[in-house]
Amino acid sequence: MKEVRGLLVMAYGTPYKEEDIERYYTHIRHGRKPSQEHLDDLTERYRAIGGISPLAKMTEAQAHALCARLNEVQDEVEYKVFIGLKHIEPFVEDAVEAMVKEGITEAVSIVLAPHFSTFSIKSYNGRAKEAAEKLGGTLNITSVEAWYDEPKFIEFWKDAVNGELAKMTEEERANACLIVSNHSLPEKIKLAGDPYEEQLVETARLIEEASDIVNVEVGWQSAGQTPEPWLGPDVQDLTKELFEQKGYKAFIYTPVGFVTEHLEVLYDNDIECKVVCDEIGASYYRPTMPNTHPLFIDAMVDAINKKLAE
Ligand SMILES: CC1=C(CCC(=O)O)c2cc3nc(cc4[nH]c(cc5[nH]c(cc1n2)c(C)c5CCC(=O)O)c(CCC(=O)O)c4C)C(CCC(=O)O)=C3C
Ligand SMILES: [Fe+2]
Repeated sequence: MKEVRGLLVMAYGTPYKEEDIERYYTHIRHGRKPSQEHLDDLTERYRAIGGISPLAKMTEAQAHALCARLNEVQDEVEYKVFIGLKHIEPFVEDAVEAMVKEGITEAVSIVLAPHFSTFSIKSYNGRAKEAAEKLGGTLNITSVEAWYDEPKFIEFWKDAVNGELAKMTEEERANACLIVSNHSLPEKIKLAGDPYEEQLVETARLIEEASDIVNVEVGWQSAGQTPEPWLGPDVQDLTKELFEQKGYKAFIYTPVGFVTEHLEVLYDNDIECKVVCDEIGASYYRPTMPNTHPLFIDAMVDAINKKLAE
């Protein structure tokens, strides 16, 4: 019998139904309940994208596609998938507990977010390892740290960008700008040498090099509403500024720090950035997110295999 290796796929998590929003938001806020105003605002945003987010279903689809592919490309071990979420059940800790209960002693973990930050990937992997230790240390977890430069990930986005260029009129194509973005984080992460910003810049550079787009900019989106400074420029401000300075007629948005059409993409890009484009009279383009695209799944397979070969 083949050895069973755990595949721990971690992601942010999303409310499963409207009643879950409050406890989910409270978890994001480290246990502090949001004000009614903030809760209403978030509820309205979920309603604006159709009530709930497609994220829960897509995280499952991605995890299962990744596991199936890992089992297809090798036959030394049998991967078994476990989903662990950051802010709602099944939590990261629940997934680790399930693996330990099944007697699994070796697991590999990957976060469904390509760029490393102490706020994101490090915290997911830290929670997983801590949970494994608390449960007796019988489970060893090897963690993929970042995969923003995986060749197949870049190839996915290259095809996506070229696909949008192909939809444009001649005039748009000659005056098009690509905005490559990720979720903003407090600027203070940079003090501790966090590579998050550099990794996004590098993703943008690789897409620029591979694709046919000429004008490429880096932006940040979905920043929190706190007084401290967050990484910028914000994608909406950047769009206006670029329009004023360069007169672009079309903008392509690739929120490459995300992997699914979820709240930040469907609201912050497809509604908020689209409004800005409509105001200035430029065309809005946003390619389909990676979801379960084979190139994207294979990019994660490659990242896992490289990590295991280290
Ligand atoms: C780095 C990062 C990623 C990418 C990496 C990763 O994926 O891990 C990410 C993804 C996501 N963030 C998500 C949702 C939310 N994040 C929030 C708030 C925050 N995110 C933060 C960071 C990140 N977030 C931070 C520093 C805050 C402020 C917290 C505070 O207050 O201290 C809030 C609160 C309200 C608001 O601010 O909008 C919500 C609802 C969803 C699910 C969407 C859906 O349901 O479709 C996803 C994929
Ligand atoms: Fe978030």
